[in-house]
Amino acid sequence: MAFNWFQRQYQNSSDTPPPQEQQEATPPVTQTEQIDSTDLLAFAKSAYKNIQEKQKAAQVETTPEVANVEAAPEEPATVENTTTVAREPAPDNLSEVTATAALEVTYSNDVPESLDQTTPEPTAPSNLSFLERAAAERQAKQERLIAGAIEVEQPEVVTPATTTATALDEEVLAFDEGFVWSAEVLAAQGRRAEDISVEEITWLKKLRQGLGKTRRNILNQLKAIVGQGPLNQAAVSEIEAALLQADVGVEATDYIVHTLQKKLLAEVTPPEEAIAYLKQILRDMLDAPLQQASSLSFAPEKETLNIWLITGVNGAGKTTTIGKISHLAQKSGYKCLIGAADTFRAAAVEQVKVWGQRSGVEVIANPGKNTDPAAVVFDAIAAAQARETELLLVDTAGRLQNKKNLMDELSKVRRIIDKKAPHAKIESLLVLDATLGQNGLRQAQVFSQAAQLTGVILTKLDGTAKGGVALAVVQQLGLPIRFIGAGEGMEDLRPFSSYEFVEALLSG
Ligand SMILES: Nc1nc2c(ncn2[C@@H]2O[C@H](COP(=O)(O)OP(=O)(O)OP(=O)(O)O)[C@@H](O)[C@H]2O)c(=O)[nH]1
Repeated sequence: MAFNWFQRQYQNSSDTPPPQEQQEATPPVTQTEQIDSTDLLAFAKSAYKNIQEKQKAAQVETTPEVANVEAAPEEPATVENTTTVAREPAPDNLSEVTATAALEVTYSNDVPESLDQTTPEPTAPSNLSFLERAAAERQAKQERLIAGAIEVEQPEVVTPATTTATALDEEVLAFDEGFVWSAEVLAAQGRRAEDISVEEITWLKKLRQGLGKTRRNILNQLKAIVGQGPLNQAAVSEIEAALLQADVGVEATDYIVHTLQKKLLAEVTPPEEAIAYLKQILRDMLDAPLQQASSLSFAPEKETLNIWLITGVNGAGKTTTIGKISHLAQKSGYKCLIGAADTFRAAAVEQVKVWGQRSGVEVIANPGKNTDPAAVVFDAIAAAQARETELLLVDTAGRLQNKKNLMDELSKVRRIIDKKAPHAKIESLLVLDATLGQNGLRQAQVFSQAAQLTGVILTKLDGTAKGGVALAVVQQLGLPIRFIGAGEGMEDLRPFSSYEFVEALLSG
C-alpha cells in the first residue's frame, strides 16, 4: 500500500490512483482544530500504533514500490532516442525559433562572474546600525549577483549522485517528541490517526530538524520579544534583525513587521497568541501567489500530458530533484518520463539516467555529444505522446558558454514545448538552492524571463540558517513554492505545504 504524496492519502495500487476529483487541498487550519495536549497524546499514540500495524503487514507482503526504492532494476531503463523513439522530422522553423529567441537580458561585464559561495561577504562600515549594515551588505551582495547571475564556475561533477534512499521497512520509528510534534501538525490539518503514514512522520521530522538552525535563531529572539507588552521601536528592530538574519529579505521583513505591528501595537497579546498570529501572517504570505488558484495542492493532472520544465543554475539540485519527483510520481501512479536535455554536460545526462534507473522511470537522451537540447525535448515529447505519459520531466542546462546562450537555449526549449505539445499542462519550475539565501533571487529573476517560470523548488533546506528565504522567494518573485528538498536521498523532497513549513519554522 503506497502513500500518494500528491493526494496525501494511501492508495492500494500505484496503478490505480484515485480519480482527480478526489484530490483535496490541505484543509484550512483554524484555531478550533487545535487539539488539547491529552487528546494530542492519545492521537499520536493511536497514529503510532496504526503505523506499526501497517509496517508489520507490509513486512508480510512487500510492496513493489518499496522494492523499487531499494533496488535499481538490473536492466537500465534508459531509452536512447535513436533506437526506440519514432523520430518525427524536426520543425522547419527551428532555426527561426533560435534566431528570434534572444532575450533582452542585460548583464554587467565589469564584475566577476563567479558565484563562488566562499567569496568573503562584503562588509559595511561599522558605524552603521545593524539594520543599515544588513541592508548595505545585501545591496553589495545583490550587485555581485547581478553580474554573475547565471554562470557558476564549478568543476564538472562526473560521478553520479550518491543517494541514500530511505528503506521504509528498515526504519525504526521512535515514539519521541518529533513524532508527537509531527502528529500534532497532521491532526491540526484534519487528518485522522489511522490515515497517517510513516512517510509523513519521517518527512515532518526531517523538515523540522532541517529548519532547526533557522528556527532557533528566529524563535528564541521572537519569544523574548513578543508577548512582553505592546511592541516598541526597540522590539520592532529586534524582530527585523531576527528575520533579516534568517534571509527573509528586506521586503518580506517590512511586510511582516508592519502587519505584526498593527496588532501588537494596539493590544497586549500573550506570547503564544502573538506567535500564532505571526504564523498566520507567514502562511498567508506563502499562499498569496495561489489566491486565484482553485486548489493549494500541486499535482500532475491525470490522463493528460503534464510537462514540467526544470531549470536552475548548476549545483542547485536540478538533477537530484528530477530524480526525486520522478520517484514520487511513479509511486503515486503517474506514467512518468524524463527528458535529459542538459546536453551541455555529458555527466549531467549520465547522472539523470542513474536517477531514472533508481526510480524506475525511463529517460530519453541523445547519445551524441553536445547535441541540441531542443531536439532531445522534441523526441521526449514524441515519446511521451506515443506512450500516453502523464508527467514528462525535462532537465535543462544550468551553465553554457555564456549567459545569453543559456537564456536563448531555455527560450528555445520552451518554444518547442509550446509548439509540439500545445495542449499539455506546462509548468516551468526553478530549482533554487536555499543555502544561497537572497543570492538565489537574482538568478530566479533572470530565469523567469527566459523560461516563463510558474513556480519554485527550494532545495537544501536541511541544515541552513537561511530557511527564511522561502518568504523572500514568494514575496519578491510572486511565485509559489511547489516542492521543498531537505536532504540528498530519494525520499527527501516533498510537495510544499505552507502550514507544515511555518510550523517547522516557528514551533519550538
Ligand atoms: N543537503 C542537500 N543536498 C542536496 C539537496 N538537493 C540536492 N543536493 C545535492 O546538491 C548537489 C548538486 O545537485 P545536482 O542535482 O547535481 O544539481 P544540478 O543543479 O543538477 O547541477 P548540475 O548537474 O551540475 O547541473 C548534489 O551533491 C546533491 O546531492 C538537498 O535538498 N539537500
